Amino acid sequence: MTPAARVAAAIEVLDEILAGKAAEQALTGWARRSRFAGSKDRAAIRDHVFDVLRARRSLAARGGVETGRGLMLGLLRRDGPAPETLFTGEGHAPAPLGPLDGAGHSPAPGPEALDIPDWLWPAFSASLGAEAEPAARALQNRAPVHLRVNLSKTDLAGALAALAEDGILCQPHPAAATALEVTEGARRIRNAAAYLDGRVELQDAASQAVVAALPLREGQRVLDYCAGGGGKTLAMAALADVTLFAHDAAPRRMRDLPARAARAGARVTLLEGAEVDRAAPYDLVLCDVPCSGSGSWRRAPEGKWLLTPEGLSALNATQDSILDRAAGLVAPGGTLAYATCSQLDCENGDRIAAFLARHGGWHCEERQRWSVAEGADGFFAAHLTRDRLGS
Ligand SMILES: C[S@@+](CC[C@H](N)C(=O)[O-])C[C@H]1O[C@@H](n2cnc3c(N)ncnc32)[C@H](O)[C@@H]1O
Repeated sequence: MTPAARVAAAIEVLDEILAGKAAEQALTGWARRSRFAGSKDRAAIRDHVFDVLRARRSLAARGGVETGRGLMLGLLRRDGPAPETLFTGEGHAPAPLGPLDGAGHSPAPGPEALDIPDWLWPAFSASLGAEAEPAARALQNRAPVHLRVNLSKTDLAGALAALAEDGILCQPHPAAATALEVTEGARRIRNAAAYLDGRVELQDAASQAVVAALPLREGQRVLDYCAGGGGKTLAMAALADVTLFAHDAAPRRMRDLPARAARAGARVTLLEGAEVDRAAPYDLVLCDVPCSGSGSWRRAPEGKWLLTPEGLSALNATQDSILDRAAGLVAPGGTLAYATCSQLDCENGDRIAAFLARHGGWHCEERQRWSVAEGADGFFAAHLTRDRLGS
């Protein structure tokens, strides 16, 4: 496909997304009906679509209208090449520019230029203070690709050498001792020997830092209460010799976890429903709760535009109820660790304050925030310790 035909395909996919289809679904549907497209075409179209979704608001301003065509026009006006070189109408290129195409304007400083919804900007800026603008700008750009070195199988030097043999170059990332940032060859990772045999896993560096900060001790019983695909479960398994349990309200989300655990050389027991109570108490319960994802919107940018005030309140209620439920599973003296990939106080410190107001006999040992402006996803973690009986 020519660069212009790829732009035309991205316009088609973006129009479907604007009509309500999920981005992944729209991209998969396009690929199915476009068998002529090769893997490089599909990757280029995907990049266009996600580049647009990260900056949908400011690109609509530049493009003059929020349609697939207007958004791609905005992207080309921002990043080049000049739109008229691709909008030629020749072959499979988009139709030439005409009077129906808006002239567009430079996005207004503030939330429009920073691609944050107006309603959210006050909470976003109050939560992040001076870091709000750099964080919003970071969310407009592609996320770096990070790997976690599985220390139960290799060390940093061994992983770097094995990856280099497969043409993947990396450098250590300061957020965590296990973290590497890929500088070249990211598209080769899933076929690399070190990935296939579990010496490295794909995982954001701040996500690794959240796990590295946990008070994990050998011999503990540890529950990952919102395990999802098990990224943090496996990171815990690699750091300490603990008895690990994984649970998720939607057990199908854990379906790949047994295979991933086998590849990583980790032992994890999956628990469904009441099994989680039967195996209690646990020394450490990690609740990596569902959240707005405002620290990882560059990976999943649709979330930025789909979030509503009502949706955020509903998330807060879910976060509170997960903490209340998980608190009952923690042994006296044990830890309830709360984590989000959110940058918003209402999902972070406010939830911890509300928990402490609802529950006596707990104290908050530690809280930490990682800003998306620091080169990894934005995260928050707090460790709540249950007082020992009689203390
Ligand atoms: C942020 S994701 C977890 C990501 C995962 N820890 C990782 O590192 O890959 C949140 C998970 O919480 C689960 N969840 C939602 N509501 C829940 C609930 N009430 N109890 C337990 N898990 C819940 C979701 O199904 C989702 O998989």
